[in-house]
Amino acid sequence: MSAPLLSARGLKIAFGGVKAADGIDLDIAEGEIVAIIGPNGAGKTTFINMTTGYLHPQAGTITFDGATITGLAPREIVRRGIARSFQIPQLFTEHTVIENVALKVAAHRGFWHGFRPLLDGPTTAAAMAILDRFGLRDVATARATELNEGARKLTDIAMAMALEPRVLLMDEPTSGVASAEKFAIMDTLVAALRARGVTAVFVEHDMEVVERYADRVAVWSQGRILASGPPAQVLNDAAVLREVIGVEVKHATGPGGGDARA
Ligand SMILES: Nc1ncnc2c1ncn2[C@@H]1O[C@H](COP(=O)(O)OP(=O)(O)OP(=O)(O)O)[C@@H](O)[C@H]1O
Repeated sequence: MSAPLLSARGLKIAFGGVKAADGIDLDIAEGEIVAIIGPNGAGKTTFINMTTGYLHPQAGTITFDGATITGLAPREIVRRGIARSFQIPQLFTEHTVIENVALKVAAHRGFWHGFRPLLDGPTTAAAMAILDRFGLRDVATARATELNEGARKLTDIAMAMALEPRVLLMDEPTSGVASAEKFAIMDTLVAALRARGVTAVFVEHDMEVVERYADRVAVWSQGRILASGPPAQVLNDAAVLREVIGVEVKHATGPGGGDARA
């Protein structure tokens, strides 16, 4: 691979006796879409938290575009071009969808001076263009509390995209979303990422989603990366199946084969 855009080397962090990262090495190329899979508690969210400055690793380095970002504050990491979305969407619930996105547009462009001038012409136009890309125009004036989970997730991701990142990290973009809606959400999301050449990393528990949308999958297990490669290869690896899919099937599928998490 040419020089990676994002690179982690020897990342370690422990909480008490729990090694949530125990020597994470990962290189991500510009434009790649990488899925992170692994059992509950493997350290997937911890990796996102360390990369976005919410947690500081106890050892190791993270490099973005050739510069070390380890230990920087979340705000500075966003400024440099890395944004994130959350497992539980972080929306301003009393505000509308367009206001939520406009707030990020304004903050990113330095337009924001309190909430009043938020919906000025240029900010509204920029926010609406983002809503269009995410298929959210129809709910632009809905309050965040009125949205279904799929629209809530997309709004959270649209807010992160308003920061015009080069890298977007997403924690379970389809969790809590009805099975039938997952692919539609991922189609919209991946099209928006590809259109801008945004590099993406997403934590995912649904193997169909991983197979369909990830260029590469990295498998987390007890704070380490067990395997990394194309989904077709990794998802057929016996050690991966035992460690991840076995756990996932037990965890995610009820006796009738339905998706208990949806
Ligand atoms: N801030 C924290 N303080 C204490 N323990 C933490 C903290 N963050 C993570 N942990 C612990 O580190 C381990 C890894 O957590 P993490 O959330 O990264 O796992 P995960 O792979 O994302 O799991 P899941 O799939 O359930 O979201 C867990 O045992 C968790 O309880």
